[in-house]
Order: sequence, then C-alpha cells, then structure tokens
Amino acid sequence: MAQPPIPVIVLAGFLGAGKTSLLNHLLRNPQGARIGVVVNDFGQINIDALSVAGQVDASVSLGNGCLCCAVDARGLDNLLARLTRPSSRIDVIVIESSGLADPRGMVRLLLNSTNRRISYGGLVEVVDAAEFERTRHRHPEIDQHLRFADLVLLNKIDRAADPDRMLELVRGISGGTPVLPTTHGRVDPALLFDRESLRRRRDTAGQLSFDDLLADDDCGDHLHAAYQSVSFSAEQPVNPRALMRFLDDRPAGIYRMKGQVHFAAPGHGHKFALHTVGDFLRFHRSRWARDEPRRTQLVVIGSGLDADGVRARLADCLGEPDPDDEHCMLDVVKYTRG
Ligand SMILES: Nc1nc2c(ncn2[C@@H]2O[C@H](COP(=O)(O)OP(=O)(O)OP(=O)(O)O)[C@@H](O)[C@H]2O)c(=O)[nH]1
Repeated sequence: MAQPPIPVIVLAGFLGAGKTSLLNHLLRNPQGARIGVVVNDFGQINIDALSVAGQVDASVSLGNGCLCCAVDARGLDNLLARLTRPSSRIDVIVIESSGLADPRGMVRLLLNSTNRRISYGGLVEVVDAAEFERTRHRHPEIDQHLRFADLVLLNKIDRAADPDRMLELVRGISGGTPVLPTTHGRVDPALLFDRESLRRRRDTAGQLSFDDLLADDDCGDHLHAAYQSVSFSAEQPVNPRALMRFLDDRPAGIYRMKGQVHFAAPGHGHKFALHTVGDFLRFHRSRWARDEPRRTQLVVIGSGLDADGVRARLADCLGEPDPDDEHCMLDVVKYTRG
C-alpha cells in the first residue's frame, strides 16, 4: 500500500529566537513519531547541527549559507531523499532554517520539490519576545514573515519586559495566524505534528498565496544579504577572564554568537556552549563526549563586522589563566545554566 507523504515542517525565526531550543524540545517529546531533521546554518561551522546531534532519528545538515537562496530545489531534494528512504521510517521532517533565511524561499523550495514522498507541513515562525521590537525596527520585513506563518511562537516570553503588550503586538502583526507564548520552545508537539490541524490553519489564516510564492524573489533583499558570519576554531584552551572581557566589550556589529568553548581552568573541564543574542549572554555546561576533541568552535554573526579583527580578538583570548587566580571562572559561572 502506498505510504502517505511525510509532512515537512519549516522552523523559521530571526537569529537566536529559539529555533534549536524548539527543535530539541520536539526531539525530546516526539509523541511516538520518528523525526528527521534538516539543519541549515549560516556560518561555516554548523553549530546547530552540533547542538541537536545525538537526539535525532535521522539528520542532514547544510552549513554556510541560507537554503532559501538555493537556485533550485535539487540540493534540498537530495537531503530529503536521504531522509525519506523507506528504511529510515521517518514520520515527520523538521527543517530548522538559518536565522537569516527568508521563510518564503524555504516554502517555495519545498513546493518545488520533486520528492513525491513529502508534503509541505507548515511554517512555524519563532519570535524572540525580548528582542523583537529592536529586530523589527532594523528589519521591518520581519512583519511579513509572521504573516506567512501557520503558527507563531512568541518565545522567551520570560524575558519580555511586558509580556501582555508583546503578545498583543505580535498578534496584531500576525494577522489571523495563531500566536502562542512559549519559553524554550516548549509547545505541545501535537500542534506541529498533527497535519490536520496544520492544514486547517493554512486554510483559515492569511498565509502566502500561490502568487506570493511564485513572485520573483530577489535574494539581495533577504536579511542575510546584510549579515556576515565569522568562524573561529582553536584547540588551545580559552582563558575565561579574557573571553569575558571580549564579551563585555564585543566588537561593533555583532548580533549573535554561538558555539562551544573549551576553557583552561582547573576544575572546569566541561564543555561550555556559548550563546549571545543582542545583549543576552548565556553558557550551558555539559560533558564532553568520550571521544569528542576538546576544542573551541564559535560562529559570530553580525553586520559590518571586521572579520579579521574579530578573529584576532578571539585569538587573544586563548591561553592559560593566571595560576593564582582561583576565581577566574566566576563570571562565566554567573552566566551558566546546566
Ligand atoms: N530565557 C530564555 N532563553 C531562551 C529561550 N529560548 C531559547 N533561549 C536561549 O536563547 C539562546 C538562543 O537559542 P537557540 O534555540 O539556539 O536560538 P536559534 O533560533 O536556534 O538561534 P540561531 O540558529 O543562531 O538563529 C540559547 O542560549 C537558548 O538557551 C526562552 O524561552 N527563554
């Protein structure tokens, strides 16, 4: 008997809004579904793929550029072909797009896909409740992204200065699209995996018309045209004091940093995932896998970055802390969860 097509759900949202957090939440609460994942990251090092690895039924990743500007659907088709092999027994595919991708381009790619085993399963737009107003000010086109979506998650509601006002604002912008406040992307997975409800929402809310999707789209207008990424990788450990000085006084233009840090500090041999989004700074501590190389890998995203300058300043953070400085990790620990 022919298998029903596998729904493909697109997670979109500006840099640092919480897409990977949502994806990890879905992977931890799969409701019995086998989830295939496509991760598309902006930097050369695919940090998002590193952050979801180990929890997925099947995953493929595509780094260094936004999928929304792929000239044809073949690149994505090849990835989807791997995930939709009958032997992988995948029930639903989730694409985490880069924080600078244009959701319209992503949806268009899916609709143009020649893979008969998939069907478009909807667009979920993640919004950072703490940063949204600043982001919108810089990139007014974000409003459209909300209207294209089937579901908007107003994430980081715990960080919003006035959550009710934000909810009202985002609901107003989203037109008929449902808006749900969340923290760390914790949403009932049934809302995303239940195809019927997604389809109903598509039929009722003001989504992309076919004309919108087919309209000529100039990639030069996409958000990522204004952003660059700088990748930094080092085997030599990082001096925590030096890194905190860097983070306190970040080079101009940086909006987002993510990756993992290997500190040289006695008693702190863990892996520290680093996230900055605007002014927000957070480390997450976890154990290195047994055979995982101890190294720092960071992606820095922003506009008007002096790439060499950023790399040079990060390189200055490498080295051992002062052996008499017992509290060298204090500031890092202050910003650490986990
Ligand atoms: N306080 C708070 N922090 C959150 C929430 N959701 C995510 N974060 C944190 O925000 C940072 C960025 O979250 P990610 O899930 O990596 O964001 P992203 O959208 O995948 O980021 P990009 O892929 O770089 O665009 C991480 O430190 C998360 O732990 C939330 O609801 N509240």
